[in-house]
Formats: sequence, C-alpha cells, structure tokens
Amino acid sequence: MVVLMDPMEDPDDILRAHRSREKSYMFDVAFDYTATQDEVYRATTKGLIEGVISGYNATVFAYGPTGCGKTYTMLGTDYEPGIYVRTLNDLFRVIEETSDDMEYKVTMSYLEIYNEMIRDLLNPPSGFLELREDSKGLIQVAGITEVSTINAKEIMQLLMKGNKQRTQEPTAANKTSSRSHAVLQVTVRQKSRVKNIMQEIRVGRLFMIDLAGSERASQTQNRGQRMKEGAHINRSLLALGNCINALSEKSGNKYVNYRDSKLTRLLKDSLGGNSRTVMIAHISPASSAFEESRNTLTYADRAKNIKTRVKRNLMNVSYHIAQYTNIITDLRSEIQRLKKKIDAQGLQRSKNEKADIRNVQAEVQLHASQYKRREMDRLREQLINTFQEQMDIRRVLMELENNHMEIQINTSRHLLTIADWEQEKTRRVRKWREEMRKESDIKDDSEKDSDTADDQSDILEPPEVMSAREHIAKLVKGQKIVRKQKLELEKRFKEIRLRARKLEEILPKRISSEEQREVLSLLCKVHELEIENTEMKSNALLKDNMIRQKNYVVQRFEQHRYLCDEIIQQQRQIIDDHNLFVPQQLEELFEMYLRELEEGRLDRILAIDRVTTKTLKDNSLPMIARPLKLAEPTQDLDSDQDSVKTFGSEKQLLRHKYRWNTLPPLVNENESDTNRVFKTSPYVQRIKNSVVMTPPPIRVTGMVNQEPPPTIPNTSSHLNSSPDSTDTFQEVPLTHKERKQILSSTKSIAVKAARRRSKVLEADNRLHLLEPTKEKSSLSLHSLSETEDSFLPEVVGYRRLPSPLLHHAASEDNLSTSTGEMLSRGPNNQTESPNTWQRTQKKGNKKQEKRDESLDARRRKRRSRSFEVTGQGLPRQKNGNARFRPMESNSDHKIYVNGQPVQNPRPHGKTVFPIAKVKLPQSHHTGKSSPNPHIANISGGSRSNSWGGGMTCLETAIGKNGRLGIP
Ligand SMILES: Nc1ncnc2c1ncn2[C@@H]1O[C@H](COP(=O)(O)OP(=O)(O)OP(=O)(O)O)[C@@H](O)[C@H]1O
Repeated sequence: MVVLMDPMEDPDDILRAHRSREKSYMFDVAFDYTATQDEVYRATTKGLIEGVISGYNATVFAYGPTGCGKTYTMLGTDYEPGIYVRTLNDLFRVIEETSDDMEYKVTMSYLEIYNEMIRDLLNPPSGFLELREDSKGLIQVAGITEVSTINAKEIMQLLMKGNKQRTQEPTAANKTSSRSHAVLQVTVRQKSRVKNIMQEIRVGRLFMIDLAGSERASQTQNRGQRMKEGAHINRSLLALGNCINALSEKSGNKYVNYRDSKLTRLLKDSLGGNSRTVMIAHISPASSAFEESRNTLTYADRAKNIKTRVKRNLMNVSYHIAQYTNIITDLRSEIQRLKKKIDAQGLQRSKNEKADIRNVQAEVQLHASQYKRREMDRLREQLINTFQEQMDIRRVLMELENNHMEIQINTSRHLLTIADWEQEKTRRVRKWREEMRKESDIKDDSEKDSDTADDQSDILEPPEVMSAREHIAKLVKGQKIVRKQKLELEKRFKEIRLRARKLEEILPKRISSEEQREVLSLLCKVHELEIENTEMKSNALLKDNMIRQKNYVVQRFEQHRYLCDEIIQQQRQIIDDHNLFVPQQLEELFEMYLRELEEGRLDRILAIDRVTTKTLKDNSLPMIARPLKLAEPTQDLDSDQDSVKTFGSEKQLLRHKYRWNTLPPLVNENESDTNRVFKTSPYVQRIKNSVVMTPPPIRVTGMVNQEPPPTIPNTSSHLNSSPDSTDTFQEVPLTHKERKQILSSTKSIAVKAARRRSKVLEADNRLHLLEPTKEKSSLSLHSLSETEDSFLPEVVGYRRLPSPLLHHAASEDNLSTSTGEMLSRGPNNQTESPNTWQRTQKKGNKKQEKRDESLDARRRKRRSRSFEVTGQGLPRQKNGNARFRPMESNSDHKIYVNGQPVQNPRPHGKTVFPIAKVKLPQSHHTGKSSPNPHIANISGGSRSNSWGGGMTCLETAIGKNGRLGIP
C-alpha cells in the first residue's frame, strides 16, 4: 500500500476538509528507498523468465516522471546491474539447463523511440525504422537488427553498446535524462529436439522497456529541442495512459486506441493482449512531485485492473513431403550429434574408469612393492638376527669349552695329588704291616688285625689332599653346570640354525633383483668368514690347551727322569766309594744308561717332542683368522691372572668385534651347494661337526674319588689324550702373531714365576746355608728378565733338564740341596762343598774315571750347548740354578720313584726331596677371580675361584719348567 499525502493540505481549512487529496493505493508490491536491485528484480521480473522460455510473452516496463529512477531500475550500473542483465543471466542459465531436450534460439533487438521515431540501437546507421503488423496481428519493427546469441556476456556488451547510442540529455530535473523510450526485445524460440512431421515451436517474447519520464516544462525548464522531446514523450505517455485507462475499464465494448503513438502500437500485445506484463511505477518522495506521483499512482492503479489473456505462442509446423528429406537430414545430424555426445560421455567415462583402473593398479603395485620391501627387510632382519645369535652362541660355546678344558686340567691335577696320596698311603700301610709282622710274635693275630684296621683308618690325609678333594668336588659341580649350559646352547644353536636354513631357502625366492641377490650373498659370505674365524679361534684355543696339557705330562716325566738320574748317580757313587759288588746284569744296565745319556737318545725324544710342539704352533692359521691376543709384554707381571685376564680381554675383543652387524654363515649340511645362495666354506664343512670340541677325558686309575665326575671315570697315573682329538687340533695351526703372543705370555709368566721362586728360595732357611745360593737366587731373576728373549724359543721347546752332576759341578747354587744329594750323604755331608764331592769322585778306579770322563764330557757338551743357545757365558749358567727348579705345584709335594714315594720331610719329618719343598704363594693356589668375568655371567656366575686358580697354577708351572730346561 502506498499512501500519498497532499503537502498542500491544511487541516484548519474547514471549507476543504471534505476534499482531502490524500490517497491510498494498493499494489502487488511496493518498495521503499532501502530496496536493492536484486529485491526489485526478484519481486517483479524473475517469475516471468520461465514463461518466456516456454512460449509466453512478457513485458516489464518502468513508468514514472523524470528523474525517479526508471533507467536505474532497468539498466542499473556496472556494480548494481538492473533488470536487463539479471533477467538475461537467468534466462540463459535456464536455457542451458534444458538444452539437452530442447533446442533454443534466442534473438535480441534493442531500439529507442525518440520523438516518435524508432531507432535501432544495435545498428544506429540503419536510420529510422517503421512498425509493421503482420498477418497474425503481430507488431514487427521492419529492418530491426536481431542478434542471435545465447551468451549473456555478449548480450551485456551489446546492451552497453546500444545504451551509449541512446539519446540522453541533461535537464533541470535529471542530469542524465533519457529523452527516448528504450525497448529491449528478447525472443526465445524453443522447439523439441525430437523431430516429427508436426514440429511444435514455442516463441516467447520479452519486452523490457525503459520509458522516458513524463515531465513538466516548468520543472525541466526545457527549451527548444528538449522541449520538443518532452512534448513527444508526454504525448506517447498520454497515449499509454489512455490505453491503460481503456484497457482497465470494466465496461464491455471498449476501444483502445494504440495507434496514437508508436509506443502504444509497439506495446499493444504487452498491454492488452497476450502478455504477462509487469508495470514498475516510479515516484519521487519529494512533495514538489506530488502531482506527478499522484498521476503515476493513478495510472498504475488503473493498470492494475487490466486483464490480459495469456496464451502460449505455438507454431505448429507441418512439413511437406518434399521437406522430409530435410527433416531426415536434420534427424540424422541430430542422431550423429547425440551419438557423438554419447561417445564423448562414454569416452570421458572410460577415461575416468581407465584412469581409475590405472590409479588402482598403481596403488596396488605401490602397496605390493612396499609390502615386498617390508617383507624383505623383515626377512633380512631375521636372517641377520639368526646369524648374530649363531655367532653369540658359538662364542659362548667357545668360552664354555675353554672353561670345560680348564676344569678338566685342574681336575686332573687334583686327581694326581689324590692318586699320589693313595699310593703313599698304601706304601705306609705296607710298611706298617711289615713292622707289625715283626712284632707278631708278641701279639696275637686278633689284636694285630684290629690294630691294623685302626691304624689304617688313623692315617691322616695331608691338607693338600683334602684341599684337592674339595677342589674336585667344586670342579665336578662346575663341570656339570658347564655341561648343562653347553647342552642348552647346542640345542638352541640347532634351532637357530634350522631357522636360518629356512630363511636361506626363502630369501632367494623372494629376491627379484640380481643385484640384491649378489649383495645379500656377499653379506652372508662376510658373516660366514666371521663365523669361520670364530671357529678357528675356538680350535686354536683348544689346541693351546691341549699343548699345555701335554707339556704338563712331559714335564712330569722329565721330572721323574731327573730323579732317576740323580738316584742312579748317587747310588753309583756309593758303589764306587765303597767298592761294592755290582751284579753283571746291573752293570750292563748302568752301561746302557750311560750310553743312552751319551748318545742323547732321550734328548732326541725330547727334541722330537719340541719339534712337534713347535710345528703345531708354527703352522699358521689362515690370515682371515684373527690371532689370539695373549698377554701383552707391558702387562703387570705381578698379576697372578695375567694370562687368564688376557684371555678374557681377548674374548671382550672378540665380542666387540662381533658386535657390529655380522652374520655367521648359513650351514646346511644336507643341501647341495648348487641350491644354496650362501655356501659354507670347506673349512667350516670340515669342522662343523666339531664346533664344540670336547677334549679327551683325563683318565686317572686307582684314584679314590668321593664323587667321580662322569668324564673322569677313574684315576690313572698318567694323563692321556685321545689321539683323534689331537689330530683334529693339529689341523688348526697357529699364526705367527699368535705364536709370538703366546711366547710373550709365557715370558711374562716365566718372569713372574722366577720372581716368586726367588722369594721362596730366599725365605727358605736351608738356602741360606749356602752362601752363593742367595746371590744366585737374586741374580736369577735379573738374568731371566735380561735374557728372556734369547731363551724364548727354547722355552717353548722345553729342553731337557741337565744332569744333576752338572749342577754339582757348577757348585754354586742350592740345587745340590734340592736334589737330595746332601741328604743322601747324611747330615754330616750337608756342609761338604762341591769340591769335596768332586774329590771323592776322583778316588774311583780307572773304569770309574772313564765314566767320569764320559759324564764330564756330557756336562761340557751341555754347557757349551747352553752357551750356544743363550749366547751368554757364565753368569747365565750361574743364574741357571734358579731355573733348574723342578716344576712347582701344589700337588707336587712328593715325588714317586718307581712307585715308591719320596716323602716330603715337612709333614713326615723324613727324607726330603727338595723338589717338593718349594711352595707357591697362597694366592697362586686360590686364584683371585674367574679369568673371564663374562664367562662367569654367561654360566650363571657359578664358576668357582678354584677353576681359574688351577689354570693359573698350570700356566705358571709351564713357565717355570720352560726355564728349567734351558741351560
Ligand atoms: N534507487 C536508486 N538508488 C540510487 N540512485 C538512484 C536510484 N534511483 C535513481 N537514482 C539516481 O537518480 C538519478 C536519476 O535517475 P534516472 O535517470 O534513473 O531517472 P529516470 O527516471 O530514468 O529519468 P528520466 O526519465 O529523465 O530518464 C540518476 O543519477 C540515478 O543514478
């Protein structure tokens, strides 16, 4: 509702009170000054577009006085486009949406009626155009340019171009006053794409008209041309008003004069015919425009009453048969078009599908390759882990094996001690029985038996034997633990090897690239070599242990031989001194003994042994085997655990070395090499079944053991090594470096042992009885240290001990005491000098002299040999007395000659063989700790000190004996 109030109305004017000019008008919609272009468009024009497309006519025209915003509403600005642009945009959008089914043709024309003349705004040079009415009563502009386009942007450009051609002049009322009526006609022809004989064409026309504003001359102050323009404008608008008035009249027979102006003629259909028409009436809120507003509203109100009959503009085209050809051609072209469209769509779809398939394939491939890579990495990781585990287990087994070896060596030593004691006990019992037999006349048999029994049981075991039994019990326990651990590890090793074998089968199948295969193969080869190296080291260690064990046996025999020599010589001296009768047979035997000494048969045997030992050590390990690093020369010589520590450090070194990503080889005994990627070396093949080599058990017969270990079935008076296992070890030679290191180790131990021996000798009171002994004892250590290098080869060889006669001839050391010479001659002879001894010797007959000469010759020969070996003269020989000490051992307190023990004087207060008098320091027996703490950890820390102590003791003994045999 629009309420128009009269600004001139005076409420106090009684006379005009009943003639109020205030009026209310009702419209479909009214906009105030806040309304936007879009709101106006939506409320007025938007609803017409669908009708136009489907064949209905429609008209939107802006009506009102000048300067009230008609052009603004219809055309708008670039930023606020008006109805023209908005309508066309929507029109083309709808056409596009339905163009699949319908065929559209859109034409546009733009004209102006200026001073009752029609101008083509799209083609101004075409001049003034005439209006014509066709046979169907439709008003047409003859010669008007109809632009066919379906592009909204193009239409906008045309509109802008045409609008510039529109006559626009400034007036007093409007700076941009339009001096003409502008008519934009858009014709939409729509037909179905389905061809038929009867073709239906829908033609919708849309008129969008921006009328010129009615103006009053007084208001516009127009003169001349402007005034003339105004007159024309007003006339045409008056005609429009008249038409509206006529159309709006409700009376039946009305006459509408459209012919008064070109505007009404053009809008004939729009106003009263077949058209949906929207009239947008513009008014000014200014009180000065009251009259114009009232007129406008009055016309708009009247126009409201105009009723039009709208019908769809259909053109049914019935084609003639002659046109069928064209129709068919059209249809074919349409079919082709549709086919192309379908093909294009199909192509696009298939492209999309193909792209999808390709994407899917690529994705699948990517996933597959990623999975494959992950799987390969996983397998490789597993393989490396199995190799690593194999390596670790082999290493631990090696350590356990070494432990086992040490235990066995120590056990054998203790068993020997016990066996010796058992023999001693038997001898004592026998002796006691003989004594008892002599007294049997006095006592009756029953008493004797009971006494015998009592006496036997009363024999007290020496502490070293008890200690040996304790040690054996501990060692047996330790051996059990080690064996159990070994079994578990071997079982685990088998499992891991099986796993590795499976991986070995899987991996070549999975590896696609030859390069990968090669790299992996090389990697495995490296680890194979690593494990081979470990195995060889293990064997080298075992062999070293075996050699030490063998040397120990040799030393024992040599010790024994030394005693025999001593006894024979002394007894021979007694015989000669007292001119005792010697049976022929004994004489012959003695001759044979002398011959043997002269010919040096035993020396040769020892030489052979030395050569064998040396050969074993000389045969180098292959270069890939990292040599064992034994004692460093710079190590602390006071340490009791030198060699053991070094062994431990070697293990640490190995462990460190294997910590990097190393792989042990894949050993598959059953698989043929051709089917394998990772082959086992011949060496590994050869020793793979003896990876865990067990040294031969030490058999000691006649031993009474409280708890005999399984691998030590019974006692034996000798150590025996299995020849088979020895052969196995001989296959594994030592490198030069290793040999050197062993020698260095021996040197360290030798120096240390000599130092200890020196201390012991100094502490021994008996040694102080002989003045030179003290000197030589102190000298010996120095000498040893000095000449160690030159002695080393002989140290390894373990030269035979020199004859005791030689020591006596030297007469400078305490060996005469230690060999029992003094004792054999009685207490009175203890102070007798060696010279006296020699003088006595010269008193013999010629035969004896000859023998002496022979012995002297042998002595000289040996002495000269010692010079040759050492390269030094007398001082070395003098110092050699310290090295003539027999082997020290906690179990060597007694020496047994031909089964008869020579007792240690200290426990029994009888005859003394000084060989047994030297005792090792206490620390030497107990040991300080496990030689390898890592091993202790691996074996659950159950390793007792006695194992290591025993091992250390053995090494020390070897070192001393090595020196003993040198000069
Ligand atoms: N709604 C509106 N918002 C902003 N400015 C408007 C609005 N309506 C009209 N105008 C401004 O008023 C001035 C006159 O408007 P316009 O030229 O559209 O009037 P008209 O009715 O077309 O005049 P004439 O009949 O003389 O051509 C123009 O500068 C136009 O920008």
